[in-house]
Amino acid sequence: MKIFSAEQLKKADALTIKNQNITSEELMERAASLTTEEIHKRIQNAEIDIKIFCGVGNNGGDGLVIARLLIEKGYHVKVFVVNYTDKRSDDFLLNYERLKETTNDWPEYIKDEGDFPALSQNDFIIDAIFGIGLNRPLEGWIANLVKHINNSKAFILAIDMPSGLFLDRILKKEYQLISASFTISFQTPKLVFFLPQTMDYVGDLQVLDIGLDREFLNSEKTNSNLISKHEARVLYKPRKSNSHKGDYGHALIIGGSYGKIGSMVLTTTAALRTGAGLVSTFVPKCGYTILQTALPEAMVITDKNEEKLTNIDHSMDPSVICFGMGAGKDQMTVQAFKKLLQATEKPMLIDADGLNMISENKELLEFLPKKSVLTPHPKELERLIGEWEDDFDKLKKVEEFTKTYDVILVLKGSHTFTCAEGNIYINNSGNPGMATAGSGDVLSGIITGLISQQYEPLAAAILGVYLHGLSGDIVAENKSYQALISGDIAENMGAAFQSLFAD
Ligand SMILES: NC(=O)C1=CN([C@@H]2O[C@H](COP(=O)(O)OP(=O)(O)OC[C@H]3O[C@@H](n4cnc5c(N)ncnc54)[C@H](OP(=O)(O)O)[C@@H]3O)[C@@H](O)[C@H]2O)[C@H](O)CC1
Ligand SMILES: [K+]
Repeated sequence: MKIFSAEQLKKADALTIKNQNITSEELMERAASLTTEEIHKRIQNAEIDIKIFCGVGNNGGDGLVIARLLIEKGYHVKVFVVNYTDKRSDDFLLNYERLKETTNDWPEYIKDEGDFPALSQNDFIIDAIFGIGLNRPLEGWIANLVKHINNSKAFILAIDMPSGLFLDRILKKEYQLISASFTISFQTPKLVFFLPQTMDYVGDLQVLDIGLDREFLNSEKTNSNLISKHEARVLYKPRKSNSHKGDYGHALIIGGSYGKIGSMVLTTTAALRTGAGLVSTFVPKCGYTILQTALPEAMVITDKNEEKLTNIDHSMDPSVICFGMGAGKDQMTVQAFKKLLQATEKPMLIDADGLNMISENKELLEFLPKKSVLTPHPKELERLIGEWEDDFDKLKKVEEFTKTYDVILVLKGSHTFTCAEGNIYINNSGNPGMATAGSGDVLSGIITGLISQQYEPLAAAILGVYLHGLSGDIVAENKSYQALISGDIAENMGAAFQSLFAD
């Protein structure tokens, strides 16, 4: 799903009104009634106090329509107008009049701290103060009102987005913004909903299709995309019935050191479970028996050294090479890695200690094969690209890096971002149970397994990240977040492939 900027959404809004021959007020009514239906579905006529805070722009207008429709359904609703200016949008004014025709309990005005209503933990609060029109940080009594709402500990539903959140920048900590429990957003999600610094303010997210102009949505270019099942499915390549293992490539997985051979077992299992035709694993000698015992399907090649990689001597022509998991950073291993990079032209996948070796020996960067996939977690990324001011600055630096070295960066996190060629693909599968030892090793194996089957590296990264999360979701459903271990993710790849096409 495309992720649009505020400007693009406003354009979509205007085009919809023109092309569908409707008024802006009708579009607001549509968005707000769909939202009301979602609220009604969830709260089922509950006898709770619903307190709606409405700004005086169109986000506030949405709030007024939701208030009217909820009152018509018999809910207890109290509306507060957050009077941050004397200007009002037309649709706010119109819906203000309509609300007054629906109820005798007229909205209360908030103009300063003295007007703040008492709030209870049991209230259901709807935040319709600011939406995509926010253009400066919240200050003075408005900021204090937001603090007051957050402090209530009530359930907070944000309309379109939490008030105070910007779409294109991140504010310093001292500025206030609504910390929502749930956000219902119109038409497309917003990039900030997925950034580590801002995602916690959004709570659970639902995106409502409010029927904005299809043609515009389809043709308008964006560089951020959310990858859910629909987008992942499109990348999948079915297997031909008339095929043999040679069609699915030969993956070479290199890494491991004394005490860290487990990582090689995980990566190798994942590559096999993802469908690589053949997998050879290159490890220090101490890994030989472990791998041969754990995975009879894999072939094993060993270094001359017992405990670490010192010379990656293989006589294969692999379809893809995956390097780094559990490898350590011994100087001999760095030299072996350098020789490997110099001798390899096909895209590689580099993870873990492979990335750390590059960070500590930046001259290795120039040998990186084009379109290689690098899979850093936040600390590894920082070592690679340097510190960043905030998440937007990080994305800018990531873009520069991917363009300079023509590589694909997979930024692992609760929403993993795959970045290449100026585009960002935000993953929407996975769960907190996957924050566990070895989860990254499995991801490396999955992406390697896909590249081995001739997926383009970028497609392999996007689909691999999605399948990794999907498999983790399937495991968590049966085992809980806590009990999920990385081997489960690899073992459940079969269920993940099946689920990709199950509705
Ligand atoms: N296409 C859609 O998705 C639809 C969106 N709808 C809803 O409309 C809002 C956007 O409404 P808009 O009126 O453009 O903007 P806001 O309601 O967010 O803000 C209103 C004005 O508030 C002023 N402002 C901005 N920041 C501050 C601040 N920090 N303090 C005080 N005032 C502020 C600003 O006006 P100024 O003239 O003062 O600059 C804003 O214009 C969208 O989010 C949806 O909820 C439609 O209902 C349906 C279609
Ligand atoms: K809002």
